[in-house]
Amino acid sequence: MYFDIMKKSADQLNLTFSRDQYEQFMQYKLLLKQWNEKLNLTAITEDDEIISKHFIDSIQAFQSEELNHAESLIDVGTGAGFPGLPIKIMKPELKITLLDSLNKRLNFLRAVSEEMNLENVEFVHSRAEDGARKSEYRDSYDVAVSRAVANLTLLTELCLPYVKVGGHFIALKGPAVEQEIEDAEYAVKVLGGKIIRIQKVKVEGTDLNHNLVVIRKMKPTPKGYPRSSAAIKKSLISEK
Ligand SMILES: C[S@@+](CC[C@H](N)C(=O)[O-])C[C@H]1O[C@@H](n2cnc3c(N)ncnc32)[C@H](O)[C@@H]1O
Repeated sequence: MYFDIMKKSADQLNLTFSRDQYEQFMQYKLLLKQWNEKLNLTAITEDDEIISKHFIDSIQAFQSEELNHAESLIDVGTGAGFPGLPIKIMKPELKITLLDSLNKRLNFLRAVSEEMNLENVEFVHSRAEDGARKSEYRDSYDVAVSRAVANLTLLTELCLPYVKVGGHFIALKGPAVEQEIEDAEYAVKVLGGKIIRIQKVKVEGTDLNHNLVVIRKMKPTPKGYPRSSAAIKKSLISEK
């Protein structure tokens, strides 16, 4: 019954959308609701909201053309898989890594991925600060994405180190981003990035107006970043 609204969103994004992909989303929704009874995965539990606020919202990342060209992606602070898993369902050939500091959420994601027969999905149980210092993850991805994890200053410190030089970090943000962007500008530069675009996003089936902040990695992130979580807690990167 949600096929038409999802197909409409996919069409708007120039993505193909098959009955099989739809079935994968329906399996995902069912497991999300089942596991949510025991684990705290999401506050969104109504079917139509799972479709719009999780699935359709997540795939809006494809409005950034950089994602269409990517071969590898990391979702930092993926939680119950957003936006990483819906992106993977829409672009199955993408190699993805789902990272979160809570292992019970990764157990859920392993179960969902197995049920949906997804290949080339890696699960990393780590704080983002620690994973980004490991050579197998640092400078390794065409694209990093993240939604609802931190403000843009902190998020860029957590995500940009994972991206290859020339690759992109796409932050999925809410309606009011102007101040956050202004506050983050200095940190983005220090970390080797440049904000190249802010894209307004309308989420089908809702009155939500979101933004994608697209940051290109211009040069390697200096070795000292990301700092330890204790150091980050003391102060965000700022020129003041
Ligand atoms: C509010 S949830 C958002 C989850 C998902 N991205 C979404 O949009 O629904 C934040 C998630 O980020 C994870 N997280 C927060 N800080 C983190 C860090 N420093 N390293 C790794 N994961 C982190 C939390 O465990 C949680 O699963």
